[in-house]
Amino acid sequence: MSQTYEKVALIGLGLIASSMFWAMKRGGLAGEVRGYARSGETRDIAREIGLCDVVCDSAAEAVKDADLVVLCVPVGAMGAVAQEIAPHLKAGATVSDVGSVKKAVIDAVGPHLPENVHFIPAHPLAGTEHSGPRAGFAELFDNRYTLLVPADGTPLDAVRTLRDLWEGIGAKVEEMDAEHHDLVLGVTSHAPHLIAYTMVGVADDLRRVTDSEVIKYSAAGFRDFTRIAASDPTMWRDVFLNNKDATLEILGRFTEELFALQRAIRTGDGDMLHAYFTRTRAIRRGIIEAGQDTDAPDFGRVKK
Ligand SMILES: NC(=O)c1ccc[n+]([C@@H]2O[C@H](COP(=O)([O-])OP(=O)(O)OC[C@H]3O[C@@H](n4cnc5c(N)ncnc54)[C@H](O)[C@@H]3O)[C@@H](O)[C@H]2O)c1
Ligand SMILES: O=C(O)C(=O)C[C@]1(C(=O)O)C=C[C@@H](O)C=C1
Repeated sequence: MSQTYEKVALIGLGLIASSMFWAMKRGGLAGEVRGYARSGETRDIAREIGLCDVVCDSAAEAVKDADLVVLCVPVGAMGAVAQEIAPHLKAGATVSDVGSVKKAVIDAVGPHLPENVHFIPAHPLAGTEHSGPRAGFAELFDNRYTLLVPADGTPLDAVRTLRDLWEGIGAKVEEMDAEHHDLVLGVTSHAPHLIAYTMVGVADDLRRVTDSEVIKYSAAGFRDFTRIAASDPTMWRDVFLNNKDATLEILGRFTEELFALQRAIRTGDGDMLHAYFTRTRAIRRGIIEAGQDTDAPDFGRVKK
């Protein structure tokens, strides 16, 4: 692997930025990485654990001279951060982001950026329920997809270099348009998170009735829900507020299916339940056969 950018700036030093930093260092992919976080406490932790070559006290200082700037803040903060850094960007730089939603981020960030930079949105499909500067680890993106969402007319060499960086970080890279991205991720990530939040909320509501047994005897299925439901509330609030159309569409369909299953249980329609579960089992088996099972070991571990 070789260096892709001379100078990189990471804005927002949480799980994703810190994982990118450790992975860039592992692969020797960037000359110097500067980081900026809004809170002084996060910057102090970053300095303490050696997260970034230079930790800056302003976003302007971090991005000036950077060949690549990556916005690693919650989706709802992207526009304001773009506005803040815009006057300080180097001509010819690439600006990217790692937000879980793409269309709203493009609409929020794009208008602030000068014409002499290239904006190439991105989304690594990897994460954990942990957040903050200590949560990252170099292996997070290994063998996971990162989706790039370049606008028509973005210079191919700028897209190529960003693709090289993500491949060097360990990811498999594909391109997708923003609307399609938001629908696909609505199904595979956003709605499942909402369902997990709901299920854990329901269990919590029942806590008094079940005398905390849901926690004591939590079986694997419920434990997976609690892991997902422990994810960062700010991040997920922003995801739902910024991917409204797709998530509402999917939740509408989900509710219809749920009602159908509810009815089958009530009326004792075992054939319907069996047929349904046979279909869903085949989907899981298809994922495994395609080598896309994403159960990676140690994803929940916290660094240091
Ligand atoms: N966690 C995941 O599983 C995951 C996966 C892929 C993409 N993402 C996306 O990556 C982005 C970052 O997520 P994360 O998990 O690293 O979050 P995180 O909470 O670990 O880190 C976010 C960082 O941004 C900082 N921040 C918040 N508002 C800011 C602002 N206005 N200016 C500067 N810094 C600010 C926070 O202090 C924090 O350090 C989000 O947009 C999220 O949607 C997350
Ligand atoms: O593994 C997890 O903890 C995640 O939820 C990661 C996950 C996902 O849904 O797969 C969450 C949000 C992202 O934007 C990308 C990845």
